[in-house]
Amino acid sequence: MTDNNKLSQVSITFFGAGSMAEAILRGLVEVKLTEPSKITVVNRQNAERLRGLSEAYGVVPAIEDNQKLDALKNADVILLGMKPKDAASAIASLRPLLRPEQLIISVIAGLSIATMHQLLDRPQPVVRTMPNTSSTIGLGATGISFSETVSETQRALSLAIFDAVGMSVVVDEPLIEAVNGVSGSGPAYIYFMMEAMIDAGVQLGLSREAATALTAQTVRGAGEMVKLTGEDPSELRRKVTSPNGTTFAALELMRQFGFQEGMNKAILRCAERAREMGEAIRAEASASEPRQ
Ligand SMILES: NC(=O)C1=CN([C@@H]2O[C@H](COP(=O)(O)OP(=O)(O)OC[C@H]3O[C@@H](n4cnc5c(N)ncnc54)[C@H](OP(=O)(O)O)[C@@H]3O)[C@@H](O)[C@H]2O)C=CC1
Ligand SMILES: O=C(O)[C@@H]1CCC=N1
Repeated sequence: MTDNNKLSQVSITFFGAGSMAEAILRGLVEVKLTEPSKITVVNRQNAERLRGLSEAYGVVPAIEDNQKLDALKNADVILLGMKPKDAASAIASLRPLLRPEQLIISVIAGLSIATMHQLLDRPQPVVRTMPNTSSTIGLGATGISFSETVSETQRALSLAIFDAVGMSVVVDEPLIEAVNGVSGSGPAYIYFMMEAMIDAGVQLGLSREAATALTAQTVRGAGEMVKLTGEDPSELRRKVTSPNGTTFAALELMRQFGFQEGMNKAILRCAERAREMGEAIRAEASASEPRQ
C-alpha cells in the first residue's frame, strides 16, 4: 500500500466487474480522482464485458489468466464485486496470491469480515461496504465498516473512494445489514414507487414522457428538500398536506393500503435476507476449510 492516500496513485483491481463495480469505477473515472490506467477489471469468464468497460472508461481489462493473476497480485486495493453465491470460491482463490498489506474492499451483501478472514485464512485488512447504484452519477450512499487490521491510511483511502462517488457513513459492522435495507436496496424501492406514479399519471391522461419527467423531478426535489432544509420529512410532508385537501385524500388512501407498514416490513426483511445470505457464505467457507 502506498504511503499517501491520494487516489490517483493507487492501483485498484475490480475482482468481479458487473453493475455495482461499473457504478463505482465510472464514478471514480468521471470525477477524475483515479487514472483509468490504474484501474483493472477482472471477471470469471465474460471477456466481452471487460472489453466494453475498457472502451467506455479506459480501464484495463485483464483477460488472460496471467493478466488476472498479475492484476490481483499487484493491486494496492482489490474490490470484490461478485455475487454472494460466487464469493466463497473467488475469495479463497486469492489466498495464495495476497501480500499482507493489500487492502480488500467488499461490496458483497451479507458477507462478514469474519468470513472474509476465514476464507483468506489470515486477518487481511478488509473493508466491508454497502454502496448503491447511484454511485454511477456521484450520488451514491455507502455504509462502511473496517476490520481491526485496516491502517489509518487505508481507512482514509477507502473513505476517499466512496466519497468520490457520493457520501459515506461509517457504521459498526452489525449495522451494515441495516444500511443494505435502507440505502443499498433503497433505489429499487424508489424506482418501484416511481413506476406506480408514472403509470397513474398515464392513466390520468399524461403522456408517459411527461409523467416520467414530472415524477423524476418530484423525487429529486423531495430528496434535495430533506438534505438542504434539514427539516424532518414528516414536517415537509405536513407542509404539502392542506387539511382535507388533495394530498390529505391521497395519504389517507395510502394509510388504508398500509404503505408505511409495508415499507417498514420490506426493509426489515431486506436486512434479514442479507444476514441469511451472509450465513450461507459462512457455511460454504466452513465446509470447504482445509483440514489440518
Ligand atoms: N446491484 C446493486 O445495486 C448492489 C450490489 N451489491 C453487491 O454487489 C455485488 C455484485 O452485484 P452486481 O454488480 O449486481 O452483480 P453482476 O452480476 O452485475 O456482476 C457480478 C460480476 O462478478 C463476476 N464474477 C463472478 N464470479 C467471479 C469470480 N470467481 N471471479 C471473478 N469475477 C467473478 C461476474 O463475471 P462473469 O460474468 O464472467 O461470471 C460478473 O461480472 C453483489 O455481491 C451484491 O450483493 C451491493 C450494493 C448494491
Ligand atoms: O439485491 C441485492 O442483493 C443487492 C444488494 C443491495 C442491492 N442489490
